[in-house]
Amino acid sequence: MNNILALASTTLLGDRSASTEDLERRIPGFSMLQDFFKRWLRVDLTTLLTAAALMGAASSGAQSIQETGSKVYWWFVRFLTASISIAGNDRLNREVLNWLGAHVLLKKGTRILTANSESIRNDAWSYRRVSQERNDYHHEKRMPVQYLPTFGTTWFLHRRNMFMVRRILTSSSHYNSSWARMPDEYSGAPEGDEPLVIMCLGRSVEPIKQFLHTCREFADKQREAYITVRISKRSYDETWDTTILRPLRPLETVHFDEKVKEELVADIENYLDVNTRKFYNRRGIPYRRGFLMHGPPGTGKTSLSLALAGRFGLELYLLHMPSVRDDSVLEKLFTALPPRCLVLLEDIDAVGIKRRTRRHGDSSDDDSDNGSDKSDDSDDLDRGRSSCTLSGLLNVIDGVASQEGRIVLMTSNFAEKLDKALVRPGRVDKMLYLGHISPRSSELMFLRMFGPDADGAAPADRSIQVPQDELERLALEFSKHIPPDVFTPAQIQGYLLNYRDSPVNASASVASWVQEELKLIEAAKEKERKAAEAKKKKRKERKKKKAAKLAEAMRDYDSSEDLEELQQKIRVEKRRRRKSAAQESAADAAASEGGDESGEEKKKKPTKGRKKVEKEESKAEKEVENVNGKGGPAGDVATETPAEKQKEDNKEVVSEVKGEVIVQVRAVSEAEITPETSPTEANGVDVNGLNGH
Ligand SMILES: Nc1ncnc2c1ncn2[C@@H]1O[C@H](COP(=O)(O)OP(=O)(O)OP(=O)(O)O)[C@@H](O)[C@H]1O
Repeated sequence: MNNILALASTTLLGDRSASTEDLERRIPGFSMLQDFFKRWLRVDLTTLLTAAALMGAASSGAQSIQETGSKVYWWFVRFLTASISIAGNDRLNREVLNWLGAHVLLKKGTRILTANSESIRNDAWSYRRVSQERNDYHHEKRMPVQYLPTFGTTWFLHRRNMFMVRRILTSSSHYNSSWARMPDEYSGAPEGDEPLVIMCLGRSVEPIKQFLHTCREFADKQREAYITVRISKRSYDETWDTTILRPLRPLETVHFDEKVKEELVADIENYLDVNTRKFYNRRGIPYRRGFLMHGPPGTGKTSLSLALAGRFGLELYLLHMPSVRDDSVLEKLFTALPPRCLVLLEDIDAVGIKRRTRRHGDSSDDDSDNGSDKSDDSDDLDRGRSSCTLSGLLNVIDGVASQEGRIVLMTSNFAEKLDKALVRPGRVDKMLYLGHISPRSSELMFLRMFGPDADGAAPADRSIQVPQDELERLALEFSKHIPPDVFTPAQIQGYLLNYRDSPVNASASVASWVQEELKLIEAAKEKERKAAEAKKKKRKERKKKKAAKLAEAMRDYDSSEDLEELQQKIRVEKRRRRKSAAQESAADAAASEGGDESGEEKKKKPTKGRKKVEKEESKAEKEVENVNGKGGPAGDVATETPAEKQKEDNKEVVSEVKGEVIVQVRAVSEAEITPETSPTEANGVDVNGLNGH
């Protein structure tokens, strides 16, 4: 380089021959090369080298200027600015960027930005959208584009202070920035997890703290009109991965008993009070609150939850229980909950509870004569059932590891089917019944539908701008036709929506609509009644067949040896069932059900397994008992012939497990069951009461 620079200076001074000689001396063979270039390429090599030397000198000069500049810059930053850094995954990071987007970039007309719309994952395995805030209110098909600061520094003035916000490049957002020494903002794009450093002129961080406060207030204002609903959509990692913004729903728009509503609001207000938390903590009471909202579909359970989230400014974490894969997923999701939030568990009756009811009721399902045929309902039971177990659910609600400070809202259409362990105080502190609509609520709904908006603005559609007193008269008229406790609020809302642009027509047509609906309800009831009767009949026939089969089997037991054999079989079967039930109850005990019960209490309580054994045992015994016509007319008939009289004496008393139940087993003679006569009639078996329940 030095050679070339010397050459450049000689050339610049105009002494070309001297420079060529000099170069020949420094670079042997230079004159030959120069001749070659001159003859064949018509280029003067000396001039070419001189130009290159000058460019190199300029570039190294620029580099050293840049180095000096950056030293000065860092000296300036270190001694004359204060700074606060914010991690990429902190919510504050996003709030600062949003503030900059709205207040700096737009106003200053910044030329270098980054644009965000909706992230997609485009690998071969999954092509899906990932967590984004979607503005459902506007029902946009496309996410709006948001412009934010890109890498590098954004300068701005805030309250007369000079600020600089640097968005720092991370390895994930770094693509090819070294290529051609391109600045980062031209060769990569932020992915959202870049740290921020906020600097301000001066030696105090106070102005930065104030600036951060401003950013948070701005974010709160933006959120005010919305409720943040978080749900878990991804099946492969159990996180609250999706955020939905729902427009705020005022509590006044959910119609049910006003007194109950007031009490509910007061209850939650009281619970969220700082003093209540202290009270709970000092007394060692777990700081949790649970509510169960139950009632028919379309009565406002979900709407009330959303309204409560908005009323108390809490985020709503929503879990649709039938969609939760298993206990471990449920646990992971609960572990990821923040301490202060609302958790909405929808359709809680889908959690293993139905399965339990059915298992426990196995012995009686077929035999209960209460009009319901549970065995025929098995399809219904299977449909929509969650794979979560009751103990898994109880564990996350109030197990040792469960978070304190949150409010759990549960909804169910079948509260009567819920396990008592779930609805006991501490897990469910209050039960709210949301039922069919009253005339007064339907009047309020009418006024809400056609009245001015909550902010006082008149409806946009001029055709529905009816004077307030006229509207009130129409609403009253409308409500007079709504019979109490017949329709759900959702039905009334659906009807009113059909007349969205005409309150007059809505009021005028309600009478005929109600008549139509009542007819439909009546027809549905009739259909249901017939279906229930058909089921009952089917069940009776099934029982008859079962009884006949048993009687058939009993014909072979006509001697005391056979009876002994039968008893032996019963004993073996009992032992087998007891063993499997013991294993089951051991598994149940491991779960957290009754986590706060003392060990003594647990011992005293009959285990689920033992209960099951007892039920099954008594079922088996009663079947035998009935088939043998214990004390029944068939028994008397059998003693009438002398041949059977002897056999009738083959009465055995079978000791029941732990001596609790004693079953008499009697031999049945062949004469009692003849092919001509129905076996059940011959034995006097009461088919309806086969299992005695
Ligand atoms: N009490 C109510 N007050 C006002 N609107 C209601 C009420 N109940 C239901 N609605 C309206 O009916 C629709 C359905 O309500 P929602 O989903 O809250 O009922 P739900 O009881 O949760 O039903 P499901 O048990 O089927 O989940 C909503 O559009 C809601 O606005």
